[in-house]
Amino acid sequence: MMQQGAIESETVRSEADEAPRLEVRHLCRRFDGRTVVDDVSLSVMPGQVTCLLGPSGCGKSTTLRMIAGVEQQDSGEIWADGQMLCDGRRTVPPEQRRIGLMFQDFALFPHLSVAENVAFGLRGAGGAAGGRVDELLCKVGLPGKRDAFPHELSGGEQQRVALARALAPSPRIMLMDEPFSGLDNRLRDGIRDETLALLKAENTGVLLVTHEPEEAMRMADEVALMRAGRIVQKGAPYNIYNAPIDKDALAFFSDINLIEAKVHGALAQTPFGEFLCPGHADGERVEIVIRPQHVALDFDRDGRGPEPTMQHGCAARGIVKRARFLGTESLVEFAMEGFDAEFKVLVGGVFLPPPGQPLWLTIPRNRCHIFSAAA
Ligand SMILES: Nc1ncnc2c1ncn2[C@@H]1O[C@H](COP(=O)(O)OP(=O)(O)OP(=O)(O)O)[C@@H](O)[C@H]1O
Repeated sequence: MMQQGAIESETVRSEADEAPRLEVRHLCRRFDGRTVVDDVSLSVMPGQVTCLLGPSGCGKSTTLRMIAGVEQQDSGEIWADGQMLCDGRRTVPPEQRRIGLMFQDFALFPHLSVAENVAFGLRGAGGAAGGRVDELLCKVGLPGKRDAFPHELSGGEQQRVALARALAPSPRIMLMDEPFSGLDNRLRDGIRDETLALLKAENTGVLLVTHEPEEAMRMADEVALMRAGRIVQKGAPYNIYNAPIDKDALAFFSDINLIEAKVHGALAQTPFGEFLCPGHADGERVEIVIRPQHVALDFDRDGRGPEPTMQHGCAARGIVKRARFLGTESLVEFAMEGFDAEFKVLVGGVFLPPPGQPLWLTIPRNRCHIFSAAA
């Protein structure tokens, strides 16, 4: 059983100024003998956004709940600004953690006005509350709505009130669990960017949970990719996207095309020519993976395709199965000739070849990823 109470002085680190806003070390949680959060470590610096990204059920919300203090870990430590919040024996109660929460279901109090909703987090602040409420309503762009009630506001406006309410007590850390998924697409981008700008201006450390790669790429300074309770890769969005740790990490961000091959003398022979496979042993099976937007297309010239090149290898012929316009690009699906594979190719703009048309596909070598095939 953990002891609730004040943090003892020896748990306050002297180098607090340089400390991350939030630091989680080796956090674990089991339910009914099943580990759902498995040795999770991450940190969030002041004014930075870390995104916990992963599929449904991988343990993101449980991690957030432990940091908020509403769920207790089985082991591991949680620190904020160099102060121990919980180490499995001692724990700071949720209301003393100075952690703000924003969830998809942001539930404003329907019987309270906008100003009263925002002031809710400031109870006990006395006369200072009024000034802070007005300041926050200005910051979120709703100065004229202080006396309105939630049902008189649009979804986007309600979201801004929820943000003002969460910011009211000046949390050092903001935990956000899919906070924008209830908003329609057009509203969402604007509100996301405004929210981030505000949180950064307040130097708040943000831990955002999402299962949407686009949201993580758009918002995060750092992405922590989570799978089955574990963080499998951490890094800047650009690095996570371009240097995925394995095929599943790559596939989490986009559709993929896959070629299986065996390595001989550091080379894998495929219908697209040879691929150099440095670091893979002789006889090892590999998976060569390429995203649909990186496959190059060329026209059929009486049964012939483009000449092989060093950068693109050989072309392989595919027969169009289906082509769809997606808005800014077109998705063309192929059945490959001569080997059992289907390929997807994304082409910018409108490109809608009819089913049955042959086209030649090539794979730029600098765009593909080579992984050991799963055993
Ligand atoms: N109180 C609980 N008792 C038992 N199992 C739980 C409890 N809370 C969560 N779980 C299980 O732990 C796993 C992780 O759940 P969690 O809500 O953390 O996942 P998530 O990644 O946030 O998913 P989602 O994106 O769908 O919200 C799930 O299998 C869930 O069923």
